[in-house]
Amino acid sequence: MLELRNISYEVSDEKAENKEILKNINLTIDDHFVAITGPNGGGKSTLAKMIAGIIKPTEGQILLDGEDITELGITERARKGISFAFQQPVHFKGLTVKDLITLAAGRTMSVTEICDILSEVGLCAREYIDREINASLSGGELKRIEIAMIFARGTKLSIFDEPEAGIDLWSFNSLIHVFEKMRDEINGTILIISHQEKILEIADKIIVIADGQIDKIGGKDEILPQLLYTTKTCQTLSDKQ
Ligand SMILES: Nc1ncnc2c1ncn2[C@@H]1O[C@H](COP(=O)(O)OP(=O)(O)OP(=O)(O)O)[C@@H](O)[C@H]1O
Repeated sequence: MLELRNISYEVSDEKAENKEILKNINLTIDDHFVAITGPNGGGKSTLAKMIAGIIKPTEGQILLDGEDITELGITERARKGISFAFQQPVHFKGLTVKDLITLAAGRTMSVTEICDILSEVGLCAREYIDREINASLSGGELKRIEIAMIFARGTKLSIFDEPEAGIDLWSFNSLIHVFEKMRDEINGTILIISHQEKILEIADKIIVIADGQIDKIGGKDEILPQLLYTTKTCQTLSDKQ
């Protein structure tokens, strides 16, 4: 269980004026599949980076299963079971898909195990296992490999920041099935930042962040209709102008 207590994050902008990006956030994340959504610039990615340990709060505490992890860096948090999916997996010359998944798992894995994981994310294992991670892989393939890494890691908390970004509609539709599978097969919590209705639809809990604060929080049956209503009303208003 992850707890955020009175979390605030302030930065100095280019005019050296203080800007509060997150404002006194109190949040408990204990559901299995949680989606964070909200308007652009609301503070979602900042919050995800803070949970992963990439940035530290200006005020407040972060607790994982009751332990204060506020001062821990990204590596220590990863050891405690928090994984963060970057937009693109790391590239090192010569590093293959097989190497990357083995590294993520942190143990020796048989070819069959690696193939099973690649199949889970919809990649034909034989074609990919020995491929080098480089620019010859498409955005959708890289994203699936990144998700396969998180599968292999099987951590307490897996964070994805807009996994749909840069993916075509076709690949996106099949990615949804990967996330559904992940929801069914991973034991820990999956935290996804997304603007996509299809991802929100499979969430147990939806958190709406706007202007650095929690605007709404609840089950999808309660929150999704409110979000769709707001979007439709805004669209109708702008159509009339
Ligand atoms: N280091 C920083 N210095 C100044 N401003 C920052 C910094 N980091 C984030 N911001 C600002 O904080 C706000 C929140 O950014 P964040 O990336 O968290 O939003 P978001 O909700 O993820 O947006 P999007 O939906 O567009 O991805 C934005 O206005 C952003 O420009």
